[in-house]
This record gives sequence, structure tokens and C-alpha cells, in this order.
Amino acid sequence: MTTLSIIDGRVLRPDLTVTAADVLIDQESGTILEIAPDLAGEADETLDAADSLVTPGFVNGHCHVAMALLRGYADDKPLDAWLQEDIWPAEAELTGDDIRVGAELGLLELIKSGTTAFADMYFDVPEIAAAVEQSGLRARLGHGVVTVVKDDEGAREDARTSLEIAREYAGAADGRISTAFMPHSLTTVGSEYLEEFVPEARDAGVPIHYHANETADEVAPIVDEHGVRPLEYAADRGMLEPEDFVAHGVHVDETEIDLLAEAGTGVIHCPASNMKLASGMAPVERLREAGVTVGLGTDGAASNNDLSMLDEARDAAMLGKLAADDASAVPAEAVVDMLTRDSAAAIGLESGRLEAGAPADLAVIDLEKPHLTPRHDLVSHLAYAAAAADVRHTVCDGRVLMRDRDVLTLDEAAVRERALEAADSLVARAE
Ligand SMILES: CSC[C@H]1O[C@@H](n2cnc3c(O)ncnc32)[C@H](O)[C@@H]1O
Ligand SMILES: [Zn+2]
Repeated sequence: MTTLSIIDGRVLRPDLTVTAADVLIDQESGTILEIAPDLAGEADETLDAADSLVTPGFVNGHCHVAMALLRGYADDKPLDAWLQEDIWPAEAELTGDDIRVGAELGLLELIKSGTTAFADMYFDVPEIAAAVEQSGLRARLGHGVVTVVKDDEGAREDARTSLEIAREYAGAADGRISTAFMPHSLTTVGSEYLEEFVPEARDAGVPIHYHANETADEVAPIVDEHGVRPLEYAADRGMLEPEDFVAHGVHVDETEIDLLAEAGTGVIHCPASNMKLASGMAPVERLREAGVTVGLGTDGAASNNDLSMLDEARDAAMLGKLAADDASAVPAEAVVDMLTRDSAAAIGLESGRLEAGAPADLAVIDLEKPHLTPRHDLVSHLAYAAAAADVRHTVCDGRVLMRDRDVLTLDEAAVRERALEAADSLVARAE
């Protein structure tokens, strides 16, 4: 057994207390062996966490990581215009190499901001899976299905690809990759395809992930055409099971909140994307009160425009208060749970908690910063004050991915250079 010890830090426990302790990790199984003082002497490798907070790695519950290549390409439009006028035409020009380098760029940003696991919907999943394997991160990946712009043959092929990818990549990268069947949304995939392919996803034993109730414009057509709210429509098609998770859930009514709570389906709240596209304010406090598991996601870098989960946490707290018209809504403790174990639970992962037996996925935050001084409450600092640049080390599955801000699994300078070239060439082709 080879072991790693994170030494001399302050460790954030699952009950959100903070204790001075070392974290001893079995690198072969990728799990935490023990959290206690003075474990340095027992380890093969150590990572210094003096004056630092050792926190569970952040879990990004909804992302399109390769869209890092489209960061800043199209801003200041609402969802539908943004997708139709700018993003989808540019995505039509993406090559496999573009998606690989876009994914590597996004993964670098995830590692540098303390994220250790994420869920991702995109095209060319084999390229994304290869980048994830190299990065050392954990991910639930899926091919996003859109049928509305395709003929019947193309639509079926797209849905079949999503199922095949979900079957083929489950357990890849030494078990760090899991998968899902991912219809893009309830309005961009025809009901006949949901009815045909959702049962196949169930037979394959993979969860289902989709955008739902993101904008008011997305709710109205389902109510008009089917006479029910979108999540009732989804439940009628077997798409609201405990292992499933939806992105956004902004425009959900009380009936839908109850449906989500009864079903045990998770919601991934994406506050920055919802604010930037002016999609609306999700009723996060209501969802949590009703017992829905609410995780956090960045969405893609083209609608955010970064992939920092610490930014997302702060946005979730601020927007949650505004939405509830209540300063006590979505408090720091709730946000830290959403950032870590609730996101993990929503996307079906065991990570998000630091305790013996848990996956060794963690981030070490440097507290020696003016904006993290004084230290009345470290949970408050995580929710409101800490930033991506404060992350010193990132560890996933027991492996050090970043040490003292140096990413060890990807060549940061080379990825940035390739990404700059690929992005320029993509934009030239798209215009
Ligand atoms: C079919 S792969 C995923 C697809 O989703 C697009 N996308 C990115 N952000 C959003 C969003 O907020 N709502 C809906 N769709 C989004 C992305 O550009 C890909 O085309
Ligand atoms: Zn999305």
C-alpha cells in the first residue's frame, strides 16, 4: 500500500465542524484511511496544509467542459438567441481535436479551482473521456441528444450514440468515469424518442440527465402541447427516478417541486448561467425545504464565463436570498453542502465528504490571504470569500493533481497555446 498524508491542515468534517488534523490516504484504493493528528510519519508522500483548510473537492454537477473554447465568444443574449444565433453554428464547426483541447482547457480550470468531480454533457465524448483520463479527475459523462433539427434516422442515431457511449464508457479511467443517457432537454428531443430510448437507458442501468425548466419559454410549449408541466411530462416518460438529475430547475411550480422530492431526483442549480442569460431565479430554498437534493453546476464557460465552483457557491447564496426575499435563505452551511456532498449525491457519486472510507477527493485552500482574514468562520469563508486562486493543492482518487498550484497531469502552458490556436481557427470557420 502507498500512502499520502495531507499534514498540518484544518479539516472540514461532514458535520461542517473544522478540526486540526492530518488526512491519511491509501493511494491504491483512492480512499481516506484515517483523519487524526500526527499521521505524517506513517505516509510515503506528504502534502503540506499548514495555514490551510482541507475541504472535500468541489463537485460540478452540470458542465459542458469543452465549451471553454467558446468562452467570451458570444455574450449578453438570452438562452434561445445565444444558442441559435451563435453557439450552435460555432459548435457545428468543432472538430474532435477542438473538443479535446477545449476539454483539457476546462479540466485545467477545474483542477486549479479545487473541483475534483463533474457531470458533463457534450458531443465527441471519447475525446472528453481521453482528456478526463489524462487529467486524473472523476466525471459522469454523456453524449447530448438533440432531435429537433434532424430527420428520423439522424434523431435515432443520435439517441443510439448516447446509449452506446453510456454503456461503453461506464467504469472507464480505472472507474473514475461513470456515464448517463443525456437528452439535451424536454423541448429539443421529440417525445417519441424519449418514449423509445428512456426504457433502454433503464435497461442499461444508467441515469438520465437533461436540462429542464431553464427558461419560461421552455415551459410554455410543453404545457400547450401536452397539457402538463414539464416535470410531469418527464415523470410520465419515466425520466424522474432517484438516480436521475436535471440541470437548472428555474421555473418549477409547487407540483413539480413535490414531484422531484417524492422521486428523489436531484436538481443542479446553475446560478451564474441563470443570471447571465437572464433565465430566472431558481427557488433553491423551497426545493431544499421540500427535501430535494440540490447540487451546484457552472454550466459551460460560454454562459458563465468561468468554471470556478467557489464563484458558483457565492452566487448561489446571493441569488438564493434574493429569490426568497430573505437574507437567511440559502445560508453558508447549505451552500457548502451543495458545493460538495449534495452535488455528489445528485450526480450519483460517493465523494464530497472527508471521513474514513470516503473517496480521497479533496482541495486545500490557502488561508494566508487578506480576504480570508480574520478566521471567525471557515464555512463562511468557503461560501462567501474564498476564490479559485486560493486553492493550493487538488487531490482526486488519492492522486495529487495539483501541488502548490502546479498542475501535474496536464501541461498548462501547452494546453493554453493549443487552445488559443484552436479557438482562433474555430471562429474563422464559424464566421
Ligand atoms: C447536445 S450537447 C449539449 C448542448 O447544450 C448546449 N448548452 C450549453 N449551455 C446550455 C444551457 O444553459 N441550456 C441549454 N443548452 C445549453 C451546448 O451548447 C451544447 O449544444
Ligand atoms: Zn447546460
